[in-house]
Amino acid sequence: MGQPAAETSSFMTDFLLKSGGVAIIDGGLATELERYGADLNDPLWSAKCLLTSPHLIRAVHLDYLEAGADIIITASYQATIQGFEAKGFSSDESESLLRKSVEIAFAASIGSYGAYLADGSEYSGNYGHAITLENLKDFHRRRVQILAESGADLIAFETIPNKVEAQAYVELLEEEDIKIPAWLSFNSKDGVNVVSGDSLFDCASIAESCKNVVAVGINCTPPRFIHGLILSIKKVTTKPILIYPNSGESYDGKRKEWVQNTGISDKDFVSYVNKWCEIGAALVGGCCRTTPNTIRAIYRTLSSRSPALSS
Ligand code: MET
Ligand SMILES: [Zn+2]
Repeated sequence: MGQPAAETSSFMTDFLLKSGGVAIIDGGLATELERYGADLNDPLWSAKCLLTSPHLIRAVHLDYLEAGADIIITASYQATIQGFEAKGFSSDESESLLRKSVEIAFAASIGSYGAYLADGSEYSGNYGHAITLENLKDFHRRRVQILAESGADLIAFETIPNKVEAQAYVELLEEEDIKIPAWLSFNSKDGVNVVSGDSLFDCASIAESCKNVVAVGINCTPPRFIHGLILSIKKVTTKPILIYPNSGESYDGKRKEWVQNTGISDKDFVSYVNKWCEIGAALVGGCCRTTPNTIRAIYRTLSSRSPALSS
């Protein structure tokens, strides 16, 4: 028994109305935890803080709320049962760590299989021929079930690099009869396709076909590509479009570091925001290397656009 279709489909529309037309998503979580001094050089990345420093996760979530975010995404991006078990946790312990991410925040993050591999393959989407649709569904199944029943408001499937993983997610939502809404968010490195080279048109169509999906969009992608990507997504979806780009800095996957000074300032980032909303973005925030200052700046620019936001 799923949630009645009408209820799921009005979830995002009602939320957007309450948010004054455009909702604000938080900024980078993992990269902000690093600014707080956390060492995330670990296959669990931000999820390592669920073990070592949940107070830091709480502090970053609070900073984003204070900066004006309406949606806070959990530290479960790279939290997988498989990843926790590889560290020696039992399956019960791993499941409670996943639930803990939602006790701290409310849009439950699911990073891709490539994020679990922790080798940068969420930015290539190249999983090799050995990984099939069924493998991906099995990989994600238990995590999706747990997060869906954890009390989260929404599942945020983030940084999806290819079509097969998008397909795996929508099939899982249906097969597992997931009762909370979800969004699907892809990443691109050329402003045309998703990072694997699969067509954004095909990927967004998969999201469009699923009634549980309440928004579709792009994250962790340089701001300069966003305009064109919104226009492409608009051609295939009637669902609200979400956008939370990274700072535009490039990431050196081999050295596992962001290359300094390759991005844009918060001021430049924000100068794009009104334009993105004019052409159809309904949820806007930031991803890696954006900070509470970025979100505060987005909040200010949107409040001057829509008085309802500042009340
Ligand atoms: N929500 C995640 C974060 O900000 C997304 C990471 S994209 C690589 O840490
Ligand atoms: Zn990111």
